[in-house]
Amino acid sequence: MTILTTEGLTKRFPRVTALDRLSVTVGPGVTGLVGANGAGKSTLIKILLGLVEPTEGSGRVLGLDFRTQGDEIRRVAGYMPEHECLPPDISATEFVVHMGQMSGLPRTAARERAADVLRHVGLYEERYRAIGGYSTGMRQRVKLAQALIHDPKLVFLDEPTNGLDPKGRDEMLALIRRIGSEFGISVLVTSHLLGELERICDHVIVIDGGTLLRSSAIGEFTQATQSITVEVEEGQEALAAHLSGLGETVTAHGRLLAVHVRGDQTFDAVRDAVCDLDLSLVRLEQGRQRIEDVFRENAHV
Ligand SMILES: Nc1ncnc2c1ncn2[C@@H]1O[C@H](COP(=O)(O)OP(=O)(O)OP(=O)(O)O)[C@@H](O)[C@H]1O
Repeated sequence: MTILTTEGLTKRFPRVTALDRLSVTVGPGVTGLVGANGAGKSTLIKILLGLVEPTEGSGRVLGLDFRTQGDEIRRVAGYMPEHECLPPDISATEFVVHMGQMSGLPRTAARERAADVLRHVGLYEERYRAIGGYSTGMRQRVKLAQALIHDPKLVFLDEPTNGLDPKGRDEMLALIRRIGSEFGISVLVTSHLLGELERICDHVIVIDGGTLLRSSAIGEFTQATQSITVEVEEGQEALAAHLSGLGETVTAHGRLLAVHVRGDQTFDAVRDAVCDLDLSLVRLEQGRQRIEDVFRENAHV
């Protein structure tokens, strides 16, 4: 089943090409859209919602043509925009009810739904307080709630973890996973960090400069992350040389060493090398593929 597709999608602004012949297909579940700032993520979402016209190319969202059926798409899809867009003087309930009515729900139904979605996003207790007094995490939850108010089949979440502290980020990611798994809503979520999306996504699409770098099931990304990151206080070069001498593949990234994992013996080799060389170990952790690594890999292709 296909949730959305684009075919040769291009968006040129006067000074920059935000999307360059982008062809992607997204299936059900949670899909991550990853790219550095300016990669074209927000522009893609706005085109998919029928809010921005593409220069060239075509595509469909839930079977609807985004060039001509934006209204219908917005009826069945929710949108959590990246930037702050909340009125400070009214409560979360008032705002979310209003957004529900804007989506065509009668007032009573909108009130009931608003109570439900605010409970789901963890804002039930605070729902009558003015949004202006909310923390960043709470404001992100209000934005998420309004995206869900009309019971959409699909939601677009643009950088939902922006500005959140680590705890807030974890909670937001768990919430997004639940939207996908418990409520059966398909999710397209953007981030500039592949690492945080790989925890919650079924599929990841990586774009750079408006072009597709990679589109794969999450398992294929994590397979590629078989490396451990090692940091020592001093003696990094000696450690790298020692491990290379043992046949390990070591790459230096500034103060960090990435060691390719061949098997359990790699962990033993690092531990023994640190001990033999009498070094102070600061960090030894399972490597996580970063978006730069994906870029670097593709540069070699
Ligand atoms: N309305 C616009 N007019 C001119 N240029 C634009 C407009 N919207 C976006 N751009 C440019 O298009 C490129 C892609 O922007 P876009 O916002 O889609 O990227 P992004 O991946 O969402 O990054 P970010 O997370 O920083 O928003 C950028 O160079 C941006 O400056």
